[in-house]
Amino acid sequence: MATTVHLAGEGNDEAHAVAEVIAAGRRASARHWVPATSGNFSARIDAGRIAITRSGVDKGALLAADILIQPLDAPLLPRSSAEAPLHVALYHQHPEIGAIFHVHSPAATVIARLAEAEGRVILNGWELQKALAGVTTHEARVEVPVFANEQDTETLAARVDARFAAFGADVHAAPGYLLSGHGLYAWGRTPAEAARHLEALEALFDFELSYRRFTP
Ligand SMILES: CSC[C@@H](O)[C@@H](O)C(=O)COP(=O)(O)O
Ligand SMILES: [Zn+2]
Repeated sequence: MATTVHLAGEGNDEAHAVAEVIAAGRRASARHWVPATSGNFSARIDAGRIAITRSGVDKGALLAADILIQPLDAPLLPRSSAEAPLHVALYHQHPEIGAIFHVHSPAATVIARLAEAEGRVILNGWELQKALAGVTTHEARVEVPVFANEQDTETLAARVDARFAAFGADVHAAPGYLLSGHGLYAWGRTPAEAARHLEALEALFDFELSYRRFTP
C-alpha cells in the first residue's frame, strides 16, 4: 500500500499536484457538479503537504494561483477552502488517500437529503459498484455514510472519522460520504481513482433515485 500513497510515487511534485487539482475542477464543472463556486479539490504532494483549492473561486476556471500548498500539520492558510478541515482530517487519518474531490452534484445532493434520517445509502445490485476500489460484485453491500450538514467543519470532520473507524467487516465502506442537502466527498489513492469514484458514485445515486421512484 505504501507505494501508492502519494499521487503516483517518487518524482511527483507540487506542479503535478496543482495540475491534477485544476483538471479535476474543470472536469467537475463540465458535468455541472460545481455550480456557483461550490466544490473543493485537493491532491497529496507528499506525506506532509497537499495542494488544495482556495475558497470562493469558480472551480471550472482554476488558475495555478488558486491552488494553495497546505502543510498538513500547520494552521490552515488564509483564503483556504472553507471545507479544508474535512480534507486535512481525511489525509491525516488515511495515509493511503492521494486525492479528495468534493462536488454539489444533483443526485448526490438530493439522495443525501432523502437518506439523512437513515444515516446511510446502501448500494446493492448495481454492476457499476465495481468501479469502486475493492468491490468485485454487484452483490456487495456498499455503505455510503450520510451526515447532517454542518457549518462547523471541525465538528463534521470528527463525526466522519468516528463513523469510518466504526465500520464492521460485513460492509464495504464506500470511498466517500454524503452531506445532507450539500453534496458528495469522494477520494482515491490517486487523482484518477478519486475521479472514477466521484463519477461512479454520482451515477449510482442517480440510478438509486430512479429506482426508488418505482419501488414501494
Ligand atoms: C458557494 S456555496 C458552497 C460552499 O458553501 C461550500 O460548500 C463549497 O463547496 C465551496 O467552498 P469553498 O470555500 O469555495 O471551498
Ligand atoms: Zn460544499
